[in-house]
Amino acid sequence: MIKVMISGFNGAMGQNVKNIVEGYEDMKIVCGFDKQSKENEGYPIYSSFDDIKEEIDVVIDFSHFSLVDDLIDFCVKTNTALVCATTGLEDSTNAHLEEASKTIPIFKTGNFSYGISVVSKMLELGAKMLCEDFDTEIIEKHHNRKVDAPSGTAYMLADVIKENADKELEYKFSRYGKDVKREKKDLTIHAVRGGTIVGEHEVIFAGEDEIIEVKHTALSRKVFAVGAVKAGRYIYDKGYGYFEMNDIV
Ligand SMILES: NC(=O)C1=CN([C@@H]2O[C@H](COP(=O)(O)OP(=O)(O)OC[C@H]3O[C@@H](n4cnc5c(N)ncnc54)[C@H](OP(=O)(O)O)[C@@H]3O)[C@@H](O)[C@H]2O)C=CC1
Ligand SMILES: O=C(O)C1=N[C@H](C(=O)O)C[C@H](O)C1
Repeated sequence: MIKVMISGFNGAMGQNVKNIVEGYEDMKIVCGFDKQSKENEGYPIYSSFDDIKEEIDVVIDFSHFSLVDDLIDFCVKTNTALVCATTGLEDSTNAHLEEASKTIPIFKTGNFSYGISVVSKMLELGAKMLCEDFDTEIIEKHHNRKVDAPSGTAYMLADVIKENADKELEYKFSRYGKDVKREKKDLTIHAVRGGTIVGEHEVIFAGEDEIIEVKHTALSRKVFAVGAVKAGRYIYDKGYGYFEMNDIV
């Protein structure tokens, strides 16, 4: 039985992960971690790592960037695998994850949906064949509760495009002003926030007299929760290492 702790248990994604884990016979939730430490639906919820008594095989984290460094320290100390889904991480936290992966299994991605993995592959080709002559822009849309912008996914897709393009690209963020004409090297990311939008990512390659658009829309959070739980099952007994979507898709 794979013993799971859900970090960010009370949040929108934490609750989706709970529903998915509860549907599997070979996994069980042993506890949760959140700002509110009250018991939730029969599970003990902790707000201090020192209080955790349960034995845990894997932590699935959908919380807040400010928590992740402490969570990594907890996982290293207790030799526990970590699936990190939280976005908006500082560079230093990303480096911390890489360092930790020398002793524990770490799985990290900005988007756990199958569809975004496929979009990433499509963009490798798109970037190679289009970026030299076409202007590339990314539009991401999310709900009004989201704290970080641009989204982790938008950065991830931008990185794929930048790595595969035949010319140097430079990230820009939206556009405002009287003298802000687009430059050929711009890879511009726009963030829209509103209502209950689950998550949309659209990449536009705009050329002379033709446009290519690649778009992914998440219609529910289940797609992320399923991917994160799959990642947890994949890494919980791996010993150590850094894993990402290419390892399970
Ligand atoms: N990689 C992926 O596929 C996906 C990643 N995400 C990412 O997951 C994260 C969570 O998203 P979502 O569930 O929508 O957010 P929510 O705000 O709904 O949930 C986050 C939960 O974490 C809690 N929390 C915040 N700060 C702390 C802290 N310091 N210590 C303990 N608990 C804390 C929040 O408590 P409180 O509400 O009291 O602040 C809340 O219960 C985001 O970074 C988001 O971008 C989301 C979807 C997919
Ligand atoms: O905060 C969210 O909701 C989401 N965050 C991730 C991101 O920042 O890319 C993934 C998904 O789009 C939903």
